[in-house]
Amino acid sequence: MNVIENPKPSAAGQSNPLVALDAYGQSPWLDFIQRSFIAEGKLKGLVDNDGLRGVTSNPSIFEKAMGHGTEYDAQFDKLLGEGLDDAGTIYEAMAIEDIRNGCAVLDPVWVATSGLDGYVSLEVSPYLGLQTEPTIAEARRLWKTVDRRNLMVKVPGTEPGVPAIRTLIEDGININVTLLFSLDAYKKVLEAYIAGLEARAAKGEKIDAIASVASFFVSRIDGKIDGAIDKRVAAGDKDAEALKAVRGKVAIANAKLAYQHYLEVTKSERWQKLAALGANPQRLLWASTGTKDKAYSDVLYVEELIGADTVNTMPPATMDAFRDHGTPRNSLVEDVDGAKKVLAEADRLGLDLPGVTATLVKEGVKSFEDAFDALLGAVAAKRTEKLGAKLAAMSVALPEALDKAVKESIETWRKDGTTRRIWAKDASVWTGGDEAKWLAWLNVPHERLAHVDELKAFQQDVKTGGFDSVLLLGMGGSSLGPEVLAETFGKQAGFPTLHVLDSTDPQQVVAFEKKVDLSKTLVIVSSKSGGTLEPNILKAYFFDRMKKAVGDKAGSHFVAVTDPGSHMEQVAKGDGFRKIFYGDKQIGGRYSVLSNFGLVPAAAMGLDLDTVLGEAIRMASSCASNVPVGQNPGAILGTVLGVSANHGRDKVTFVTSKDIYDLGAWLEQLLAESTGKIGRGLIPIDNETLGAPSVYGEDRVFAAVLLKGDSSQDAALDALAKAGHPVVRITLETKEQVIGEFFRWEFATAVAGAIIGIDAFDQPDVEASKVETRKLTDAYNSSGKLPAETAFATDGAFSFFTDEANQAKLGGATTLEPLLKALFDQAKAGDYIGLLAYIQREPKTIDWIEEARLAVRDGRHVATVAEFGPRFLHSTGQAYKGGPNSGVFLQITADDAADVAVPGEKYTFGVVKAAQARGDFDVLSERGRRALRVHVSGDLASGLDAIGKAIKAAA
Ligand SMILES: O=C(CO)[C@@H](O)[C@H](O)[C@H](O)[C@H](O)COP(=O)(O)O
Ligand SMILES: O=C[C@H](O)COP(=O)(O)O
Repeated sequence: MNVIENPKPSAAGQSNPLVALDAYGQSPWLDFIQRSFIAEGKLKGLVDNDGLRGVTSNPSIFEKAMGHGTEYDAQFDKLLGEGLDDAGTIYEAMAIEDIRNGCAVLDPVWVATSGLDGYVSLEVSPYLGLQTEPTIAEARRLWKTVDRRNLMVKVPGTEPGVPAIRTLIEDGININVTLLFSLDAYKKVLEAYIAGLEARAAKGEKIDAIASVASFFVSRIDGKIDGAIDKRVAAGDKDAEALKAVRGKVAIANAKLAYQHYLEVTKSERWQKLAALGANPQRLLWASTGTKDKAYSDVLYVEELIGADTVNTMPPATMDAFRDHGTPRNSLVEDVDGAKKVLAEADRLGLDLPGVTATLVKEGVKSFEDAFDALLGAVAAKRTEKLGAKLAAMSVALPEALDKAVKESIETWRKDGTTRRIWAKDASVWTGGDEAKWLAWLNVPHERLAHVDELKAFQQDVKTGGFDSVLLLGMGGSSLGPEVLAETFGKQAGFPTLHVLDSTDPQQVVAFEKKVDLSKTLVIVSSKSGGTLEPNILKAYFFDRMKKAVGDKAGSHFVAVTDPGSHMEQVAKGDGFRKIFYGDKQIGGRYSVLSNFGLVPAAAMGLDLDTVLGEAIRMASSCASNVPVGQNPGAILGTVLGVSANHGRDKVTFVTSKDIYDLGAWLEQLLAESTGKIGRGLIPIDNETLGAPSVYGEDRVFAAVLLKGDSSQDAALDALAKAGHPVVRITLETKEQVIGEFFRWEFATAVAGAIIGIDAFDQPDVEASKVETRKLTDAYNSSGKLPAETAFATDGAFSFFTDEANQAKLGGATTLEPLLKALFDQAKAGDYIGLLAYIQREPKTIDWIEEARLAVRDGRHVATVAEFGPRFLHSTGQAYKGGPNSGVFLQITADDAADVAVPGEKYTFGVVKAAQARGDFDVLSERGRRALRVHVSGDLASGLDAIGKAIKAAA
């Protein structure tokens, strides 16, 4: 260490003040990086002509470089082509290329100065939330990835940054400590540097090739202090003159004292020991040295901060100014007492330097986060633009108040980095419960891609296995995704047709059996828990039939998809299933479509698995952690839905193109089961043909997912938007983009759930009706019959059931139409009416229920749901029981024309279905829901006809 009192003789006569700095022991670095600047040789020009010895970058600098213009486009296109697909990854690859190019230009300086200078700095992500361990991991990762000896990794010198710095120095990584404003913080950082070197030396490792700088920010301090001075002076402060006397002096005084600390420490015996081992001192680097106040010299923060073993990183304009008219002198050690007096005076005047520096750290962190948001937002927007038709487009039209609230929510989420917290599996985004255990769906597309070969082998096996049908047995999350695939993509050439059975209705079971030739059928039994009643009894039934069809080869016609360790796994092993695929226990059923629960049927029906996973990954990348919320298509959708719900618009009305109509069935489960609980949530309205704006209340939000070229709904949607209803339109270029929608809507649901304030991953009320059903089937097994029940009225073929409280609300009516009228009369604006039919789901009954629900909607101007049991119990049933108490339900049950035995059980499918309907009704009553059950005896078709007429009349 050698403090220079006078410049080296070589500086005499030096006409370039930048070059002259060397004589004072100061290295000029450039606080700027840009691709063209390097490519056009301008950086090299500075090195050659101005004695430039290093480069610093930060998120704001990269934002200016990459956030605008087209100079990064060529690499952008290349990266997109390679599939490096999310905004954060793209940014990093582009930044690293610049940093490496900068390193190449500066490497000769590194060699010439024996590693003292020649560094290029790259900052760790400002999104690390100032946490020690993630910062260490990120710095190590960047060091390894950039892989240049003259890289400096920038780490904030904040409280959590200090231990990270110590560790990273011990690792042997070059560190630029950034965001230093206060002397105290600087002291801790220098201590961490020394401790890191000592720890490394103690391990016997070399410490002579490690470089570090401590970036002390200057001008921002004057910016704050001067601002406070100006305010007080303007307000006629009694100390006005004294205040004016320290204006523009505090930052430099602060820096001078930091330098004094540096000199003291480097003189110390402790340091000398390290120096003897070849350690380089951690030089002070003056950052934020561009003059902001035009009243001051444009080279103020260069001329006043010149001293031995220091660096000044200058923005280009400051560098140009200093080259032009700077006058170097050994200023840093001048009038140190004067500097102390300035700080003492600032203290006496109450200018609160410690408070100012603390605020500056927070603001500094925040402004780099904001810059990063702007940068990644620009990268994400460009990515969307470049992907064009490869991504489904979304547009949102909102009424004014909602639009404002949505924008506010997006800005709050941006500031809080909440989408990053989702990816970081932070349960406090929701209720702080066990949500973190249910978030593996976020990474499942990438995770499955890594194992796609197993799925491809299975696909080949099915193709050559002599099957013409695949019959999937499952409920809710285990069946609705596969059903969307079957309905949307249909039969694929060379592969069997996929059928999905999710009912205990005996007629429906038999109808499915008739649809297929079992000897040419592969049965997929799909149950995450492996304990769900329906897939278990359906498996028992079809296994029994299969044995009859193919004898002891039955097992080879069965495949299981289930979570590891489940009852179904044991069954599958015991029965010699052809294959067992496993789910992920950290993914709930309704979020499982992109796991094996969707991919196994996709493989079996012959969908191209690379396309399926590619679509999923592209959307997952659009919603990635580094994408700011305002550019994240899932988060935007979720915000619209969540904020709408909180504004009373909780009926999400789906509009889909005919060819992808079944997506609604999957969406229903996702939204209802995820959000409909503790009296809150979204009520999905599927299949309710669009009507004129006048039939809708203020409780709707419309979500259209349409195939490009389908303009059939445009006029109706335009009219709704014009009438002030929120309308979201998603346009798919291809049917395959339905796969991407799975991920978008999962992410949206997680976001909406957070905004609504619920745990988006449990389903407490589905469990409740399973318990009630189990009680009834157990009772049947022990007594041979279901517990008796008494109708409160009968009317021909119809018997009516409800609880006392509900009966009291029916005004004494005892016949069909008056009862329906009394039931419907209970629905107020904002309520919805549900038709819940435990009958065979087939084209005729679907038409029947749709006609009936439209009559109700148009007559009562309320939202309607029309569902088949027991299918909806594993889907929307959660929200009907646990969501807002705004549903009015008509449950329809019927005698079964013929029943079917369940092998190995006393009960039949008919008994199970009856028990499910009763269990469901019991829970609805117990939750205080308005509900009536009508049971049809005898011929179902004529019973439904009569109910349909009565509904129309009562509506
Ligand atoms: O930290 C370093 C150098 O290590 C710099 O890149 C530093 O971030 C910049 O000098 C400052 O952010 C610029 O500050 P300002 O001129 O915007 O106040
Ligand atoms: O949505 C899930 C259904 O309740 C079925 O559950 P499972 O896959 O565990 O059989």
